[in-house]
Amino acid sequence: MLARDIGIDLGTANVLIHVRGKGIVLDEPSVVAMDRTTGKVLEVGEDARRMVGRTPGNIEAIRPLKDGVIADFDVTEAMLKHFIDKINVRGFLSKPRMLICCPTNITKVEQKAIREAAEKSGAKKVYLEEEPKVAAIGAGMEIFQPSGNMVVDIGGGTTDVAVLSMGDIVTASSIKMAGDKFDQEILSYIKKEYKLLIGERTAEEIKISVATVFPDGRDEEIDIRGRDMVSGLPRTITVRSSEIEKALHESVMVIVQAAKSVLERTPPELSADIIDRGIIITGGGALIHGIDKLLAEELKVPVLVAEEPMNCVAKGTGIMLENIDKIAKNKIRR
Ligand SMILES: Nc1ncnc2c1ncn2[C@@H]1O[C@H](COP(=O)(O)OP(=O)(O)OP(=O)(O)O)[C@@H](O)[C@H]1O
Repeated sequence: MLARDIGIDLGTANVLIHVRGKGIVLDEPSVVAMDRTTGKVLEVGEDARRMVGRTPGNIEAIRPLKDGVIADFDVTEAMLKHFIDKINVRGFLSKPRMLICCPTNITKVEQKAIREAAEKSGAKKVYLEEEPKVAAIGAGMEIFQPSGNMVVDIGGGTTDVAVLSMGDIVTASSIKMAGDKFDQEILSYIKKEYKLLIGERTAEEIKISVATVFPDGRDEEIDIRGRDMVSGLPRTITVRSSEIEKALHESVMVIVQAAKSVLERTPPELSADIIDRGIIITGGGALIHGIDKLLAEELKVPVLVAEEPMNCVAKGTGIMLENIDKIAKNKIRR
C-alpha cells in the first residue's frame, strides 16, 4: 500500500489536514495538554482545548504555535505526529509527501523547524507553501492568470495580505494581528470597564456572538460570567455589540492599514484588476461581523468573504496536491 499525499494548514488556532483524493479529514484546535511534572502529552486537539483555563496546577494546556510561528518546537512536533497518526495515511511501503502552509514572513530557522517537525512525524518529503497563495487557490481565485487577485487571510495569530498574479505573490504583508488579538482586546476591555476577569474562551464567545467591527453594524447583547476583581466572587454582566466595536477599533484598523499599504505598493495594472474582481477575505477572522463592509469602505474596493473561509487553506492544499508532481519538479518555495 502506498501512502497518500497530504496537505496541512498548520495554524495558530487550528490544524486542518487534507488527504489527496479524500478531502479534509481532520480539523482540530492547535492545543496540547501536558503534565508539567512528567513532560507527558495528555491530550491533543479538541480534547486539550476543553481544558484551556480549567487545568489544575500540574497540567498545562499549550498552544505551541504563537503568532503563526512555532513557539514550542517539541510540542508542535508531538501535536503534528499525533494528528498524522490519527489520520493513518502511512503506507506499508511508503511515507506521505506533505505540503504545509505557513505565514509569508517566517524566518529560515522557523521554516527549518516546521520541516523537521514534519519529517519527524513521518514525512518522506516536505514542501512549504505560503499561506495567502494557498488560501487564494482554495477560495477559487484564478491566481495563475496574468491578472491581479488580492486576498486577506485573517487567522488566529497572523493576517496575511497578498496580491497575486501568474501564480505568484507580487506584493504582500504579514502582520501579527488577527483573531486572537481581538480576543485579548475584549478581555482587556471587560477587565478595565467592568473590573471583571474573564477567560480567553469567554472573550472568543463574545467576539463570535455579539462583536462587530463596523460602526452600528450589529446590535446584540450577551450575558457573560467572570470573577469580580474587587470581591473575588463570580459575577454576571451584559455586554453589547457597540461597546465591543469600540474596543476592537484600533486593532482592526491595523489590518485595514496593512491592506492599504499592500494596495499602495501594487502595480497599477493589477490594481485595476482588483477593482474589477474585488478582494477576497479568508481565515476564521473573516467571520467577524462587519469586516467585509469595513474593508470595502476603507479601501474603496468590493470585498467578499470566501465560502467556508476557515477551510480555504486546506482546500487550497487539496488543489495543489493534484499537481504535486509538478511542484516537486519545480521546487515551489524560496
Ligand atoms: N464566527 C466567528 N467570528 C469571529 N471570529 C471567528 C469566528 N470563527 C472563528 N473565528 C476566529 O478565527 C480564528 C481562527 O482562524 P483560523 O483557523 O483560520 O486561524 P489559523 O489558520 O489557525 O491561524 P494562523 O493563520 O494565524 O496560523 C480564531 O481567532 C477564531 O476565534
